[in-house]
Amino acid sequence: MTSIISCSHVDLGYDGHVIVKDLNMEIEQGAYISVIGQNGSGKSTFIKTMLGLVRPVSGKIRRSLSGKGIGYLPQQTEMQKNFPATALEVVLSGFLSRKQRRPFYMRKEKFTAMEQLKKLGIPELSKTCYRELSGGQQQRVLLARALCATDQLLVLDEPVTGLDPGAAKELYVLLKELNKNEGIAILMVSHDLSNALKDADEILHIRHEDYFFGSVSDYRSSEHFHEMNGGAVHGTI
Ligand SMILES: Nc1ncnc2c1ncn2[C@@H]1O[C@H](COP(=O)(O)OP(=O)(O)OP(=O)(O)O)[C@@H](O)[C@H]1O
Repeated sequence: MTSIISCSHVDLGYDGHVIVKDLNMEIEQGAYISVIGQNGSGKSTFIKTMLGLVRPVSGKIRRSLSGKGIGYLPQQTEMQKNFPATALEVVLSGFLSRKQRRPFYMRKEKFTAMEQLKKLGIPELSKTCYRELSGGQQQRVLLARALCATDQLLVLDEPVTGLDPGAAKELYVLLKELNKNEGIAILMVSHDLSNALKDADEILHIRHEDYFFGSVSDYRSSEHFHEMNGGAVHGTI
């Protein structure tokens, strides 16, 4: 398996202050990794460091992305939910970094944006104003946007927050399909342990003092899992 991102003896944190120590892990092509841990343990810090938005305190991160970059679905803010643009315009904004100073989108970009909306089952919403969409539809639009930026790795930070159970399930099914059918690697922060165990191939569990990284079956027999499963957050699985 070819690795897309590898971390070797990485300390994660801010301004010399270490939050996660000596992290060694790989994101391989086609992987599905769920990142779990208590509030404040460092999940978002890990994600931002993988994206290159935060510098590691020490250690080596190697990225081998071919062609396109990483598609990122951040936690949505209230302001973003009220964004006054059509769904298609929001998807097209996934090309902004490559568009640079060009004042228009190219025909190919518009075609690709529509293709992504079709792939996610919502082409008929392309002209609908983003803020009029349901939470689940908005997440699909943001997923289509992220897919414009990558065909290799999708990074998601708690994508089902605020969605009703039905919409959350649909989003999980979509992600699993993208992973299985298109070979897109998924790296997802999740508070949903039962979904993480069901859909992911590997688990990264971050704690203040240490971490677990490995297969779902190894995770099930780890003390990290027993701590999480016995804890009050998720109940018994
Ligand atoms: N920009 C920053 N500068 C300094 N410290 C930060 C910064 N962002 C987060 N932290 C601290 O880093 C620690 C880990 O935060 P992080 O947001 O990564 O946790 P998390 O596991 O994603 O939490 P949650 O589940 O609540 O989203 C926390 O103690 C937080 O206060």
